[in-house]
Amino acid sequence: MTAAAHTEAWPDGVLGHSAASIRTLAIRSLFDRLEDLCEGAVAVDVQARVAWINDKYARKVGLDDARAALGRPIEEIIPHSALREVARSGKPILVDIMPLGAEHVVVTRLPLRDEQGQVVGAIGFVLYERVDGLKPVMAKLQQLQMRLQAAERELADNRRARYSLASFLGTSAPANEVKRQARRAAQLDATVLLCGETGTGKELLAHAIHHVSPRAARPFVSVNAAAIPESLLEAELFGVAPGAYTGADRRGRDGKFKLADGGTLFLDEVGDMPMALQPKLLRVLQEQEIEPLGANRLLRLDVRVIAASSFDLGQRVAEGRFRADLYYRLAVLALRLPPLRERLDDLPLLVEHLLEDIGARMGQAVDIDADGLALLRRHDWPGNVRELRNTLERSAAAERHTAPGRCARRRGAARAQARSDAAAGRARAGTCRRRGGATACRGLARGGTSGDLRRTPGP
Ligand SMILES: Nc1ncnc2c1ncn2[C@@H]1O[C@H](COP(=O)(O)OP(=O)(O)OP(=O)(O)O)[C@@H](O)[C@H]1O
Repeated sequence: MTAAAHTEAWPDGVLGHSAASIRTLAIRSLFDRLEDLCEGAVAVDVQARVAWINDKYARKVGLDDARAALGRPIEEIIPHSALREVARSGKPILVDIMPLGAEHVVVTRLPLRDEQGQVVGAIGFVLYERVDGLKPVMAKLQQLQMRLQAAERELADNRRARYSLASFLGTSAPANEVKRQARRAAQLDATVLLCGETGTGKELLAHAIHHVSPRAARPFVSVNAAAIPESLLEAELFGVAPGAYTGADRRGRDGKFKLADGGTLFLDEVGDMPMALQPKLLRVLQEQEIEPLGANRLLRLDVRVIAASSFDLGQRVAEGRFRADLYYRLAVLALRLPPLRERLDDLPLLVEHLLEDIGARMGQAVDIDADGLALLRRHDWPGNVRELRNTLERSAAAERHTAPGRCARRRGAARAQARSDAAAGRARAGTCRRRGGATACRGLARGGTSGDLRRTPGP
């Protein structure tokens, strides 16, 4: 029953007071009692400026004179106060635990309304400051908060671009052209389509474009349309509204588009997007709106999409497996990544960099000589840079296990061998390097002929 209903149901004169005056007295005495009993009280106006603070609270926050707080934003006096939120929303926060200096206090916060019911401010009381009795609860809370912060940090790290344009190795004309186009695409904020064979660096370049774009500080979120079962992809992309499902998803879940809000969504293998979902994707690209599963309202977003395909998407359109309107919408800026066989001039640089990385992981330096490189040049690399990496990695690992020192040997040891060879009058300093080449070639022959490297997941 509302206060107004109370006053109507209670005729004047009962107990010698009018209903309205009883209510006024009740409010005053409740306020006086509460103010007296509690550990502090503060009120703010609708703009969250301190309108009143009692002496107890002023002392607690380090003020000798309560008047010094008046008119100041509440957060300047009580940094973790949520009174601004209560004055804005008009919704009370009946019980909360708030950090105050080095301790935590239990507080209650209520909106203040005028005669017409308009929110004119908010009032907060420190109900309980000796939270000793709450120690187990506080310890648990702190532990959960720390775990939450760590998980949030990890999530934010995962949603940061892992590569920059400098990570895209290559100085050949085709590689330079790709980097030039990527730099341009980064500044335009339009949808980008990256086309290229598997392992040519589409994902790496998507990270790099995000990294140099104005969205760099916002999330980078990846989703691979080919890796997620068709029945789950819609929820994964667009999210699920609370109550749409029972069980674990009861409370709803954000989709990848929502997680990428303000940033970039990398949609890998977009050619595998089921036909039924393609109109929904088109709508996001055109309207920047999503409709989570089971929700009957649209959610506005600001997401830049970078899509990638290792198939010829135009061919898929011709076969009726991909919508033409979606294809044209995605291909606003289309970048073709050249296969490795079209930029073999980059091979020495790539090999050097990859061997450095492989050596660092194995804890020993790995080398290759000119003969080895020449052999690598003769392969046509259907799996591109990923295949090159896998080949070098396998060769180095195989040599380490079967004949340590033949190829993937410690540089220091190699040098020592070379020195002792020189001392013995034999010019064998190049042996290891030649053997290195031969090993890489053996690995290459295995990978190249078996053809399984393409299926080997990338590092
Ligand atoms: N130009 C490059 N410079 C350095 N590393 C590269 C380059 N291109 C590709 N790589 C490396 O090759 C591997 C495969 O690259 P990436 O996953 O970006 O290829 P992709 O085209 O997206 O492949 P897929 O189509 O199979 O998903 C990664 O380890 C990546 O770091």
